Amino acid sequence: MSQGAVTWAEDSAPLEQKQAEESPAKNADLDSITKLLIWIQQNEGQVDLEVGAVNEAGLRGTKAMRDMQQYQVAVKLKKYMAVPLGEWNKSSEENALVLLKKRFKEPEWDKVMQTYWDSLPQRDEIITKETFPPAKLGLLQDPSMAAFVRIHQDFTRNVLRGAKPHIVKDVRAMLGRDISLEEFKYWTAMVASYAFTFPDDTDPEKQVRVMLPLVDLINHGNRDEANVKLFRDENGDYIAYATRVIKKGEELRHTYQAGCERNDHALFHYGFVQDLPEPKLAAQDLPSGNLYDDSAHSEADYDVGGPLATEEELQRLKDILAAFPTTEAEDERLLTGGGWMDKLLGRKPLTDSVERLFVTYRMLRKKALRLTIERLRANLASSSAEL
Ligand SMILES: C[S@@+](CC[C@H](N)C(=O)[O-])C[C@H]1O[C@@H](n2cnc3c(N)ncnc32)[C@H](O)[C@@H]1O
Repeated sequence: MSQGAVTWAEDSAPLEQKQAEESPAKNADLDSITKLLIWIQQNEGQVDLEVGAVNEAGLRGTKAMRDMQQYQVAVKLKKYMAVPLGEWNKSSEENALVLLKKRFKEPEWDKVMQTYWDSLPQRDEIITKETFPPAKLGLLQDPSMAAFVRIHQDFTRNVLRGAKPHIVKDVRAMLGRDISLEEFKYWTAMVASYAFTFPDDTDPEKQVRVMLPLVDLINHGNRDEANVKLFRDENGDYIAYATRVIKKGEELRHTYQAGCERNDHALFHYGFVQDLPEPKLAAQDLPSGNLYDDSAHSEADYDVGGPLATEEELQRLKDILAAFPTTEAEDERLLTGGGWMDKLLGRKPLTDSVERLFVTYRMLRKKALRLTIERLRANLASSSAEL
């Protein structure tokens, strides 16, 4: 998640000082999110949102507490509340090591931050490329994504066992204790999908990554749906503000990365997929696209007269669709429990969350291909009719 520019003033009061004013006994019975909201306000923050389920599937997110005007602040976080992760262009593994080192070597800070740690998803709740179970990757029907996932997971493992000495020679020596692969994968996944990039405190030319309590509970919205933006004010504090009028109860969303409009990108980097009214192809299904780059073409290229409005492109897309081992309808049946035959045979819909996510991904990928093929066919027919 990449954000705007910042100017800087003096350091704010240290977090530890503020924490001392809190009464642990008073907060003992509250749930982790209520504690988080109180903690942020006790530390000079501002909170004008609520946290809860934002869709039928129970996705956690944030909503406006009241009608909001454009530029109104939804959350303000003092700069000392941010978790520093180091430079933005390092791997998530390196950012995770910065975080873990601070946690282990500064127990007082770690204790103060416990309210934040408690607000994060549990280990089995985070589903990203770092944690995708290798045994289930076949369900994606996407060998190239499966290969990228394996490469990433190998890299994480290799960093931990010291096989990448240019990053760290001895993780144990660096952290002062052992850490299991599962824990390292979890923190790498958290950093990869919950961190933000901002200009540095001292050198605005340099970008750094940080984790931001509460701000990181705001979900992604595509460019046309997003209603919140993030920036740092002149004191270096972090602010999420409304980019338009927002109604009470409306979900707050900001754009993590424009690429998330394509499901292969959103799944790989953030572990979610979207069923959009006008679905976009997976980036890798564009003629020169791949998981990391869809910049050479856009959907507009399929319009009449566009560079991709050709018979060859139509055939290329049809070939991709025909090569999948199951159809879109078959995938849908796996998710819904489907037709009379399935019921007769006692077949139940998939319940495992990773399996459902992977099958949904492949189904939506086929849907986008099907709709693009239909559109392209119609565009080609209308251009030949004009001749
Ligand atoms: C920065 S967190 C946002 C808060 C998160 N929903 C939570 O409750 O902790 C990013 C994660 O939220 C989920 N997420 C964000 N935007 C989403 C969206 N538009 N649809 C589905 N899941 C989304 C994904 O699991 C993603 O990895």
